[in-house]
Amino acid sequence: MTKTPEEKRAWYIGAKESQVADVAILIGDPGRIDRIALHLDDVERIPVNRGLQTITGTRNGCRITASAFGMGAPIAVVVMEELRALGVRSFLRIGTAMAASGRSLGDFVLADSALRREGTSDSYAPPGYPAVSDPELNAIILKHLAQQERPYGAGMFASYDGFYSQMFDLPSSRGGVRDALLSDIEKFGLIGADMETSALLVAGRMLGARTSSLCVATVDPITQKKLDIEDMAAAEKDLFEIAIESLSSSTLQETR
Ligand SMILES: O=P(O)(O)O[C@H]1O[C@H](CO)[C@@H](O)[C@H]1O
Ligand SMILES: O=c1cc[nH]c(=O)[nH]1
Repeated sequence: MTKTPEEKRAWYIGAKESQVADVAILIGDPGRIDRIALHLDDVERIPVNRGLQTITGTRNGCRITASAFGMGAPIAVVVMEELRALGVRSFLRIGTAMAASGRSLGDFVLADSALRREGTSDSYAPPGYPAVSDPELNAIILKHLAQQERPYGAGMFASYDGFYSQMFDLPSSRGGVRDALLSDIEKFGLIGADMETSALLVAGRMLGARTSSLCVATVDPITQKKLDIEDMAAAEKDLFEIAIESLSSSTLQETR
């Protein structure tokens, strides 16, 4: 008797092609998966592997996948690669970022581009290759941002590998580790800084997928003041809604 071949599962995220949508939300913190699941209907959960968790649910009949990668560019693009190989065509990273250039804690910051200060994007494209968001995806996100009340801005991000060595000083010693970040903010008018956006924009484009990144401003890079937990919880709910509403847009779903 011949066996029916089993549908292939992605190596690390463990999902099969039939278990993912055309559009995916890429999340850092795995704790956000259970919380975004509350904003979706008919949620299917793929078992957690290496801390990586993927779910697929629906909003108004449109399927949407959400995957958590943890922290940092190398693992973020592993998750993107596997989802892309399973057929995902549009990616939106959502999460938190340092934000400058007139943005306040709790604001939304949308990347239109990003300075490549991480190393992962070098494995996809040479240094002169730009990290830019998909303009059509950003136009959809901007339309939804304009219809809600939270302040927002769009502009250039920068992404760094070293959280404590490049972005966030420990309170005591090691003065000066953030000099490059502070100089980048001043010189290039950065709107946001995180650890993954530039790598995802480059990898996404090289893989033929629409990609963008929308974050909540949670840390002031100059004072290192942080958004408090209650305000973050409210901002996170708004972020989930913008992401889900944007990715269920007919323009993106029509790419099927
Ligand atoms: O809130 P998330 O999406 O995890 O993003 C940010 O938080 C982590 C560091 O604080 C990094 O992953 C950074 O990019
Ligand atoms: O300080 C911060 C806050 C969010 N994301 C980062 O990468 N750094």
